[in-house]
Amino acid sequence: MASVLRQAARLASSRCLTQLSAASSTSRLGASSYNFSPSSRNASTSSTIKVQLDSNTGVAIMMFQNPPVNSMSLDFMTEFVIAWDKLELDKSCRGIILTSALPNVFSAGLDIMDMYGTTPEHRTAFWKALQELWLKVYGSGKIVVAAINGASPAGGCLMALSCDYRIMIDNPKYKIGINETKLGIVAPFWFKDCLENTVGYRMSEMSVQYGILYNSAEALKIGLVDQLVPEDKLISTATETMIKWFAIPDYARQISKAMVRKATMDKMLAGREADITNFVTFTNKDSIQKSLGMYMEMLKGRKAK
Ligand SMILES: CC/C=C\C/C=C\C/C=C\C=C\CC(=O)SCCNC(=O)CCNC(=O)[C@H](O)C(C)(C)COP(=O)(O)OP(=O)(O)OC[C@H]1O[C@@H](n2cnc3c(N)ncnc32)[C@H](O)[C@@H]1OP(=O)(O)O
Repeated sequence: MASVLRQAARLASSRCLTQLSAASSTSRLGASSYNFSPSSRNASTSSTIKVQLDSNTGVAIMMFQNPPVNSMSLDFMTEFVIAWDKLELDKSCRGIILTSALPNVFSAGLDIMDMYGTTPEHRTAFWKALQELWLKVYGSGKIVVAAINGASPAGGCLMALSCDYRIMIDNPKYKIGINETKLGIVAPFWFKDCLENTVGYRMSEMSVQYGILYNSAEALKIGLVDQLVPEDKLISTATETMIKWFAIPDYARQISKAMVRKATMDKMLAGREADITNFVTFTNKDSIQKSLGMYMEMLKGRKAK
């Protein structure tokens, strides 16, 4: 145990949990002192990411607004990371809620147009940006809650899986899961690891092969999400949940989080270059380009019907 703690402390001082010692303080706010008055809100906005930070409560809400479906394009992920870094450096921010500013979709996952018909150089930058985003969210010392207000396939599901807690709108039309095989592509190992860490080995074995998208009730049943709420209660529940987490002393919680996530983080950090090469080589294949093209056609054709 002592060596685990030493390791966790080393991790804490590494780039993965950059906020650990700096931002840590014991719980400054209990639920009773929660005040969400508009005057206490800071707003910062890029074209695709909207951030509202309530410095009284320490809760930031990061909203995706990349119409039509919040696909994770290179530009979107770059703006995400810039906004994320600002919050990480802000000591008044203790927790971040991720949600969508668009109706019916949390995120459609990776932007297929960034993978289809693009150069290897472009796809290298694209994949690096995705790795960077994931390392920041998964490795954050802050509390991160996903408020899932719509469809959340593939990369959208990964984003939710990287959070500490997932709350989804109780609506069977919203689906979440790692559906890559349905597109004729393969989810990378770290997507699979995040799923497995959350729903267990057998469920992920079935899930990644079939490319299953679960509706909200099914997602709750297998533990892919933690809670379902009516649409009008999503943000208030996410905020209240966050305030409850704030009651745990930051330092102890952050070290514990680092211990639990260390193996998954380390695997990615050690395999980062190989993962980029795999992605670029894989998406260079004619057969994969063909699958991606057919999938885009299918999406567009579906709309035309
Ligand atoms: C050996 C292995 C080694 C390494 C690993 C290698 C490779 C791994 C590679 C990739 C991993 C990828 C992970 C991903 O995230 S892939 C993306 C998966 N996403 C999906 O399957 C979602 C597709 N979209 C939908 O299902 C729906 O759009 C919806 C449910 C999200 C929303 O439905 P709506 O009815 O509201 O909207 P639509 O009419 O369907 O769409 C509107 C508009 O948006 C376009 N679009 C949708 N999704 C995407 C997307 N992901 N990327 C780009 N564009 C998208 C859609 O075509 C419509 O466009 P038009 O308005 O018609 O122009």
